[in-house]
Amino acid sequence: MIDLSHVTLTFPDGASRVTAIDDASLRVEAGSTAGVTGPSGSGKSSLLAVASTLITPDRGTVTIDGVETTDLSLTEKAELRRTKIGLVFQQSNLLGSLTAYEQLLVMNELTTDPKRRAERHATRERAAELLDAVGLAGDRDKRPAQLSGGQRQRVNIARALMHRPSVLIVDEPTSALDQERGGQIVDLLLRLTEENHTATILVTHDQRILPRLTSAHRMVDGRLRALSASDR
Ligand SMILES: Nc1ncnc2c1ncn2[C@@H]1O[C@H](COP(=O)(O)OP(=O)(O)OP(=O)(O)O)[C@@H](O)[C@H]1O
Repeated sequence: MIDLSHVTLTFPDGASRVTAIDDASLRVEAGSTAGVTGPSGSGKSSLLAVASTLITPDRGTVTIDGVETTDLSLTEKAELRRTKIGLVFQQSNLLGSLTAYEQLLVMNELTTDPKRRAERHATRERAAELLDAVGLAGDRDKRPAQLSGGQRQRVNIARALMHRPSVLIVDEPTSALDQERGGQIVDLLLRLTEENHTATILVTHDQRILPRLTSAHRMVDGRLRALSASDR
């Protein structure tokens, strides 16, 4: 579960400040998906940055699984992100030299934490299971250049779920895809959200996606408003 309550975020803008998020509240339960749409510059990316604890808001709280995060130290926030938050960005940021399977393992292989190194076997099983769940079991040894845009996005999604996050933050997952492949990625995200009990926040410009989500919200000038079923 993630609960953003009365969040306000401003950035310096010359002598004054620009308000990127203006008193926004959003609660997403485990297993459900909240969509956020809105014009360019309305504050959607800022909202995702606050929800993922990468930016601390000026005011308001961000509670993840019952833990209020805005007062945590930088180290505590980094640990929270490592254990609780999965990120999927619009641009695939896969490493060119690694296979799909290796992309999922790399974080765990790099760690010096002995406990996590000891979990290698379980990590490999989890990676295989997730590649199967995203429909890439037969493509696990392919590198990004050998995969289509939709397949690369599937690897991104699988990688974001490796550490069993309770919150999944997804930024424009279908923007680089045609309508059919975009629809398949949305289907996949909805199914994985249910199966993995994540609280998923999805930013999208694609209005067609909104009716399929648990809730939909529109951001305008930093203000977030819930859309009724008839508004979607
Ligand atoms: N690091 C920053 N420094 C200063 N101003 C910023 C910064 N990040 C965002 N802003 C401003 O905050 C406002 C919201 O920007 P944000 O990127 O969150 O919007 P957005 O809805 O995600 O836009 P887009 O759909 O184009 O990605 C804009 O006025 C933007 O110029």
